Amino acid sequence: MTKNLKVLVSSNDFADSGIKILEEHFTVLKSRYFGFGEEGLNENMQELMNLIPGCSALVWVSHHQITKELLDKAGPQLTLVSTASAGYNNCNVPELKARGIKLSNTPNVLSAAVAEIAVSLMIAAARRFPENLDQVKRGVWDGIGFQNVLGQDLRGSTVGIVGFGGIGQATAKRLVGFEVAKFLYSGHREKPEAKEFNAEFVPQDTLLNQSDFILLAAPLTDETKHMINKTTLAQMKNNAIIVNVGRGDLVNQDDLYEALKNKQIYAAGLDVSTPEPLPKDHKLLTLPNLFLLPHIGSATVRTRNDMAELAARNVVNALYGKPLITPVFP
Ligand SMILES: O=C(O)C(=O)CO
Repeated sequence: MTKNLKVLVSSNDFADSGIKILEEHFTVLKSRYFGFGEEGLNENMQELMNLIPGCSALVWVSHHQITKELLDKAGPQLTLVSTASAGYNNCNVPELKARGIKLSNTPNVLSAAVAEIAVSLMIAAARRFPENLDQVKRGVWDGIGFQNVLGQDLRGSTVGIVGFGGIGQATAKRLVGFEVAKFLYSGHREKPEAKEFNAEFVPQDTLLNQSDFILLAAPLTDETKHMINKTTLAQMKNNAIIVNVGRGDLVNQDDLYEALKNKQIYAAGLDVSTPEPLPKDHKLLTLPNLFLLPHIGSATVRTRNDMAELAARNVVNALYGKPLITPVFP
């Protein structure tokens, strides 16, 4: 019915499977892909400003902020922002709400892929991958020594999960096979799913001072911003390993740098940072006990296809007046 309705996809590196669903119903406009450097994002925003007038839905495939100016340019027919991500901290929720624009995201379909990265980061940080890789590059294999470059075990450890939602639970499920001794979790409320893992609901302070591994899988909100800071780092054990698969701003990076440098905590494994990309001369990258990945949590072929299809189906539903499949707010 609706080829006359226009849908804007914020970057043309969106998966074809999602585009195909959209093109069956609507006229699809795509911004070119300009990369994720600051310059690229500015160019992307310029192009989006030109393309968005008259569009009924915006598929957000980008990590930058949806601005008030972009929404102003769109016009009053903009019904939905469908973000192809679980996190929606960059979607300008107050402006969308004020304008009565719906928001959907893509939770659940990415939990397994992000959990795999969470486990990878735990192992990479605990088994000192940066130092060991450096040895390989230098041709100096001290790790062969019986007592050299020893790491820490997941086996027998206490894992504290901040944010026991889909990603937190998918990670716990995978960690069971690593013979973790105990799971703790914190958050707003107890979760019935925790029973499966004998996971104990505890205040955040308890989680921080008892855990060997601390997994951050919480959304970024005003409440969680910089929840890892000088004060909370001081509550952690000296052998604590922080893993962040949420958003860079959950962590105060200056405070993390100090804690890692002074060996107040053992190591960190991060899939996210502030900013992204982290400049290659950033002080965090000088630390041997920090392992950073370039925000690849959900970056598998299958998961990105699933995310694209779900994001597209949310658009179809919204523009046909049906309930959103995964609404943030309807
Ligand atoms: O879905 C999200 O929020 C992500 O960060 C994907 O990697």
